[in-house]
Amino acid sequence: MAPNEEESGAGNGSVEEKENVKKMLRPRSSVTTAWLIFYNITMTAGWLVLAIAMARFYMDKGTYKGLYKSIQKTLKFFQTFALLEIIHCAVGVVHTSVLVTGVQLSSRIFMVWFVTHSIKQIQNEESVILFLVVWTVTEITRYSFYTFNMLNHLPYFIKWARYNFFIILYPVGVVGELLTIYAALPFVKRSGMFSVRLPNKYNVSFDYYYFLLIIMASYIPLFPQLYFHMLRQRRKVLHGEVIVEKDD
Ligand SMILES: CCCCCCCCCCCCC[C@@H](O)CC(=O)SCCNC(=O)CCNC(=O)[C@H](O)C(C)(C)COP(=O)(O)OP(=O)(O)OC[C@H]1O[C@@H](n2cnc3c(N)ncnc32)[C@H](O)[C@@H]1OP(=O)(O)O
Repeated sequence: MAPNEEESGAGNGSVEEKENVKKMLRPRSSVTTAWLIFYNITMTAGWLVLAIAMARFYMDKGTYKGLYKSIQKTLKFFQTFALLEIIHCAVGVVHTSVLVTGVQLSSRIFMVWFVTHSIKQIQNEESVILFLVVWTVTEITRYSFYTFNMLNHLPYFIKWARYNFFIILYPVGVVGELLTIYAALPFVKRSGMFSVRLPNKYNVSFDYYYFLLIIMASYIPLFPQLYFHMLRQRRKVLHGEVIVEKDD
């Protein structure tokens, strides 16, 4: 999928553009390719298992109450396993932004472990189901895209879905996450969880309630960076534009 030097027009470009083209042209070793194919198939299967488990729960029970509890182990395993993607970027196994991937993964890990796992009172909120469904559709699409792309048999629908679904699903997922954090605020304020009060021997205080408010506010500058990154990737993949990304 990556353009070659002629297609990219970077042959006579700046040193940075040539570096980017070299990065794109650098072939992966067979071991790396095998690992990525295994990783992407595993992640596709894991999120498919999650999707089937959620659908079966709802069809059996007729409600989403208790759904999160029934799938939380699978969700925690596969969302935490995705942390490997920061290593993939950092060591150059995949050519994408470490920063963008890191921000994306930190929001998912934070939501899974420091909100829905830690504050059980909000696990049946509609907003949890909203972001769970959105994450699941997105990740099945994303990992199957990577898998088929690496096998050089990429159905156009998968490519189209990979670079169009996010246009709606990204903001919807953000709304689900923000509503979930907002629903957790009263429980955090009442319990004082994860907080450190003064006086103490370290003379340091930390209030998880205000930390959650800061996290919610951080979506304002950070989410657009991710969204514009995906729009740039979309232009590159669907419209053949050559995007020279700053090395993050
Ligand atoms: C301490 C508390 C911290 C709290 C932080 C708070 C932050 C708040 C702001 C963040 C908000 C995020 C909210 C978010 O969680 C909501 C949702 O996710 S809702 C669901 C919708 N979401 C999406 O659609 C985004 C899904 N995520 C992604 O797409 C990726 O994670 C992302 C990093 C965002 C983009 O991926 P990438 O940069 O990799 O783009 P591409 O897929 O186009 O890939 C680029 C090239 O790399 C190759 N690649 C990447 N990974 C692989 C792989 N596993 N196997 C093979 N190849 C891979 C890909 O093929 C591309 O190659 P090429 O350029 O040659 O085509």
